[in-house]
Amino acid sequence: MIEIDSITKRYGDTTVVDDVSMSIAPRTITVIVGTSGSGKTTLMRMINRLVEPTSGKILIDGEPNDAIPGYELRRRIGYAIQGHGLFPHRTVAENIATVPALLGWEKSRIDAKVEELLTLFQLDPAAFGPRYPHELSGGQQQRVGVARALAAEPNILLMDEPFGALDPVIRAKAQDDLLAIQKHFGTTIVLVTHDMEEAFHLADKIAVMDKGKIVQYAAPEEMLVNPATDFVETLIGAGERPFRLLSIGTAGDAAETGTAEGEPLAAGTSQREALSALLWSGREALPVVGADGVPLGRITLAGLARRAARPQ
Ligand SMILES: Nc1ncnc2c1ncn2[C@@H]1O[C@H](COP(=O)(O)OP(=O)(O)OP(=O)(O)O)[C@@H](O)[C@H]1O
Repeated sequence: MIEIDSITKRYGDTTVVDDVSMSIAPRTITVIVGTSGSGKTTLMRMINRLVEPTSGKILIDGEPNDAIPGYELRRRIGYAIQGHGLFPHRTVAENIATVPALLGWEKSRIDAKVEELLTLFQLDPAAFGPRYPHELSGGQQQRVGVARALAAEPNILLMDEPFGALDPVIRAKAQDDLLAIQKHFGTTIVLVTHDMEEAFHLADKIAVMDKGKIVQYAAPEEMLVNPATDFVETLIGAGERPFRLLSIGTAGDAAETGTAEGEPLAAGTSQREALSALLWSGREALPVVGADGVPLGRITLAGLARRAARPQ
């Protein structure tokens, strides 16, 4: 649980975060969006005290974060940024081992953790562990950056535009990896992005910032149906609303009983992607399969049209 209580940050006469209060539930993904310079990064960095607030306080599981020693904050809160910030002269394994090594973990425990994370991120430990960051693609570096942030088993992960530099295909894969990992570890994630599609796909709750204030903090569906201000409505994009609604749910959630012909869709595919696949295939329905290839039913154009309509 992260409780942000009347937090303010001023630089000289400029207030960049203005009396923000919000409570972030454990094991959820909160996405912070807003205009450039609205204070998103500053707000997030006050959680792990990379930025000291001017006033207000932040509690981590009930404990004020300024009462938690620095090494303990690093263990409990992972941090991943755009461009991954990998150390260029350290191997992938050494990069991932950074915080566990600082914390004085036994070598065998560190090695086991590095191997577990590389495997989880679908990077063969024997092949990738000894490589240097420049020997990896951008998408692979990004995965190592997130693996490094998770190495000390933090229960909170802060992510600042972690997928910003990735092409759309790798980005979609990285987002799905993140959802899987969040489920696996039960991590509480706070993520800053400029990409509204990403926000709707990942978020349990979205916080919209404007000029240092949170103008709305709500579940994605709630924000679509009841945007708090014109600014929020513009940010969501009125013409995108049905598609945003479909971005929230998965094909598995929308699967109906029955069978269909055609290329099966994985259950984790977003309903928006499923709509796209249906339209492109020219079919009324496509099969949906679970992770193990087991048939779960079918997804239909009519079913998705119902789901894309304004909730009553
Ligand atoms: N160390 C600093 N000294 C002075 N001003 C700063 C400092 N750090 C940030 N600011 C200012 O605070 C404001 C908020 O910055 P912040 O990086 O939090 O915004 P943001 O919403 O994350 O922006 P972006 O989306 O462009 O990354 C900006 O106007 C920025 O110039």
